[in-house]
Amino acid sequence: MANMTKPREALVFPPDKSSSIDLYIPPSSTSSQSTPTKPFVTLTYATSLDSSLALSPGVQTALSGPESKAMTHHLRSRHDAILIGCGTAIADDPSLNCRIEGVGGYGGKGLEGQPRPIVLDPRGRWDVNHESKVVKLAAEGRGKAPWVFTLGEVGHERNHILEDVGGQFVRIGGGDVLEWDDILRVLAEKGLKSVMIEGGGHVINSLLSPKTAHLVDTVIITLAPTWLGKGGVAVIPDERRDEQGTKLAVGRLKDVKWVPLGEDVVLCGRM
Ligand SMILES: NC(=O)c1ccc[n+]([C@@H]2O[C@H](COP(=O)([O-])OP(=O)(O)OC[C@H]3O[C@@H](n4cnc5c(N)ncnc54)[C@H](O)[C@@H]3O)[C@@H](O)[C@H]2O)c1
Ligand SMILES: Nc1nc(=O)c(N)c(NC[C@H](O)[C@H](O)[C@H](O)COP(=O)(O)O)[nH]1
Repeated sequence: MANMTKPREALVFPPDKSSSIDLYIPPSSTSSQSTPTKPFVTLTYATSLDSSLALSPGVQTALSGPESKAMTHHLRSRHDAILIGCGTAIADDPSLNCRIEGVGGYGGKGLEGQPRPIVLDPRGRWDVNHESKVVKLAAEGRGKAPWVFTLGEVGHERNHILEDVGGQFVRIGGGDVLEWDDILRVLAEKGLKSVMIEGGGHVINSLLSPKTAHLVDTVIITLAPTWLGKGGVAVIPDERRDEQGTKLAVGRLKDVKWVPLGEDVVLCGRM
């Protein structure tokens, strides 16, 4: 009876595939490839051939095939935190846990290998409640409870919902927006040494803007063999210009590797 030893939902990512990908992620959650003020930042998402993350804003769209989905969960097992914007939290009601065989809740002890979910929600748009998947999983011991980064106060009820399962609202910054320097500094102060940033469109485009793209250490992108068409959630960061006004590339990856995974291909590179 295989199900007695291996939880039904657990995913497996084969070691021969992980050896290529692992060159681009922190070797373990306790290792330090980071400065004390910034965690190691992996930007990772799945895109279509026309650079879209989803068919339309607010629509969850499966792009990754089973092999690259397992790869994403392998990445989740190897980062201290996983970060998304509230647009994704609202659209997807994501689990934000790791379902690789052997991590805590999926055959392993405690919450070993489970990343801390971070949701950027400056104005409290995400109605996190007892039915939110990430809250239910935390209550069941199959994932960590989320930390929600905000600019202002939130109601007592939502505070209790998160605190009851070990999460919290974290008020950061004094301005009108959550700045990447502040977000990453707070993660480092809280002892998180690595973070994978999954999206969605606003989060990725703002991080890849010319002023903050240097904060990214590595990029791991799943390219799915499909076109989503106009009106999608596109990855297209702000343009960069030199002092004369001439347009330049925003950035180009170094040390690039393409890893085929099923029908998808995974692009790994360093900023
Ligand atoms: N294919 C993928 O890998 C993937 C990954 C994630 C999300 N998605 C899809 O993307 C869509 C959601 O994307 P989106 O762009 O609407 O929302 P998003 O997830 O990027 O969230 C945007 C919100 O985050 C908040 N935010 C806080 N700090 C920010 C900062 N520094 N920069 C930018 N935003 C900040 C803002 O309130 C903003 O409105 C959904 O359809 C989801 O299914 C796809
Ligand atoms: N790698 C990847 N491939 C996809 O095809 C896709 N749609 C996402 N989307 C990322 C986004 O962060 C989603 O919200 C989570 O992937 C939800 O997944 P979970 O419920 O946490 O497993 N990511």
